[in-house]
Amino acid sequence: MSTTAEEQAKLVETSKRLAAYQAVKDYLLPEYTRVGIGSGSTVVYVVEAIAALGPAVTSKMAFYPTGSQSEELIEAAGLDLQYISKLPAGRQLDVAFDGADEVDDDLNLIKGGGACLWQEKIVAASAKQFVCVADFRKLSPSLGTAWKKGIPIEVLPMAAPRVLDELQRMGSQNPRIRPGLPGKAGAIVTDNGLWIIDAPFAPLLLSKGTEPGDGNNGVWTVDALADALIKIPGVAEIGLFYGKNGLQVASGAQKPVAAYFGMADGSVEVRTASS
Ligand SMILES: O=C[C@H](O)[C@H](O)[C@H](O)COP(=O)(O)O
Repeated sequence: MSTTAEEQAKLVETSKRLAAYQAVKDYLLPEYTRVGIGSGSTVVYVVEAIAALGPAVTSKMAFYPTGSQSEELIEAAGLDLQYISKLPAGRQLDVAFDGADEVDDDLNLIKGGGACLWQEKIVAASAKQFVCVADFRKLSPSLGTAWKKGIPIEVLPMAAPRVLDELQRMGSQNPRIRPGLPGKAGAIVTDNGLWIIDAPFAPLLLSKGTEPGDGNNGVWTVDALADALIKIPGVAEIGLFYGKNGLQVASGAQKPVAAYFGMADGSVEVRTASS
């Protein structure tokens, strides 16, 4: 049976909400005091689920945003807004929730479709547990399969032409500076005053159990590509969240310990980091 665009959009929203409520139920423990809140349309339901717990649970918690959108979400929900810049050295967030544009079988992520990625990575890496929340469209065997717009890369504007050259040399097909939204002339400007380049690559190989793909034949493993991208002068941060997960390192993990997917049949699929 075919679904209309309107029905599909409704299904997607329902899936996001289901995943968000389940993730909050499983990972937001009442004794927690510091919680990271990511960006995007799925995180809206995370904040909704948290606020629904009521002040008896949330009043002892502080919430740390990943940009201007999540700042507004936290404030609008009447939750205590704090900043990661004020988190004392040596302290971590108990948990951070965030969305993703694509999630592969090793829980590597593409993020930044909404032009937020740098602050998101800092908040995720500051949390003891990073939990990803998404809908069924984001599940993918390898990055670049479902999300075709390219890997979002946050760049210093003056370096953008050189970065584009380098991306092409690395095999990216038609990397582009992301334009501003309708009504904004010129490039999109991030919360950090920088630009975004979207760099499409051929689907990325999982790093685990694979020969290192170094881009020589146009094919990269996630880790090799990420390590190469972050070294390009002018690149501030990349929208690949990769490397070790939160089970393997005490802090600094970019990959989630668990990813929640709202499915089209109304179930929630949970994928957890193995080790
Ligand atoms: O730049 C935006 C962030 O990385 C989002 O978390 C990501 O794009 C997923 O957003 P959404 O939940 O709207 O699909």
